[in-house]
Amino acid sequence: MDITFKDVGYTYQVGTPFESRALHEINLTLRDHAFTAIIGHTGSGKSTLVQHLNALLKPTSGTVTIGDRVITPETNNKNLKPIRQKVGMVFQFPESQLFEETVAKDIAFGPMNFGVSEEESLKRAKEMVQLVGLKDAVLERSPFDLSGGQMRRVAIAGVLAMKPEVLILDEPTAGLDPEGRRDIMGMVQRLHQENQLTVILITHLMEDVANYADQVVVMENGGVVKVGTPREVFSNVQWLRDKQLGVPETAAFADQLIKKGFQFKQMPLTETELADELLPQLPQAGRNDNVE
Ligand SMILES: Nc1ncnc2c1ncn2[C@@H]1O[C@H](COP(=O)(O)OP(=O)(O)OP(=O)(O)O)[C@@H](O)[C@H]1O
Repeated sequence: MDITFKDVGYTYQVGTPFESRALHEINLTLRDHAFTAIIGHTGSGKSTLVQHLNALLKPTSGTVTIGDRVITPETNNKNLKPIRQKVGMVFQFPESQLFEETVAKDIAFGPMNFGVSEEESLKRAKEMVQLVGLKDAVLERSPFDLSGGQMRRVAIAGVLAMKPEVLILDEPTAGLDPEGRRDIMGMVQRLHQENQLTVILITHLMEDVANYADQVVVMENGGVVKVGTPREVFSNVQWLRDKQLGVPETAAFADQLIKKGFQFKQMPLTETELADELLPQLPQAGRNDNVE
């Protein structure tokens, strides 16, 4: 299902001395089945934006259309449960919200809260543990005896157990080591490719954007300043530097080569793309012609 923002604004604590405008004039469509990355500096409005995707926040102006539901400032808070089920949200450090005595009960909690039977919820817990790459044996363990990376997977499994169509992840690899980061992102990619989940990822890791996303939304001061494919967004390295947004390593290297006279048909985003375009431009090195 598509999610569309039309002229959306959001102001916290309207009418109080603490009023603060977090979003303005957002016009944006997050496409069904896409993998969208949202990037931008701290305080640019990323978390506020994604909380509109499952109506945790309602716009203070404009409309957000989630599938066939239109959310306006006047929308009643009742009957939002179906949206919360369809759009799953993994907050930052989701493991801090684990609380049950076993992993199975923790994962089953969400679906049971949404009216799914205990038996079916526990069955889902078993499926979801496998889906996030953990062994069945963890089901009866306390979530608090697991490693940080495992706890995070359990927390994500708890959201997946609601069988959402859209999965929102706010910095899902924060605080993990490189291997843990790769594991989690590999899992997210599988959920997107094999389980057809629409994924919306908030991240400051440009390598992850380059490797996994097919749409990038760049936010600044509560507005959307650019939307495009990773290649479109990362092709303008100078713009990224001016905005202090970080540049994927491969694009940064290619940019140096372009300044030295090398030419690329398109901005390489992976090492393979870089090698494929670079090697024919080198006189001898890298050619395997002389290798027996
Ligand atoms: N509960 C709140 N009350 C008042 N202002 C808030 C609240 N939450 C966020 N803000 C303000 O709204 C703006 C956008 O914040 P938001 O958390 O959406 O940004 P962000 O891009 O997600 O930042 P980060 O990368 O640090 O998570 C900021 O100016 C922030 O101070």
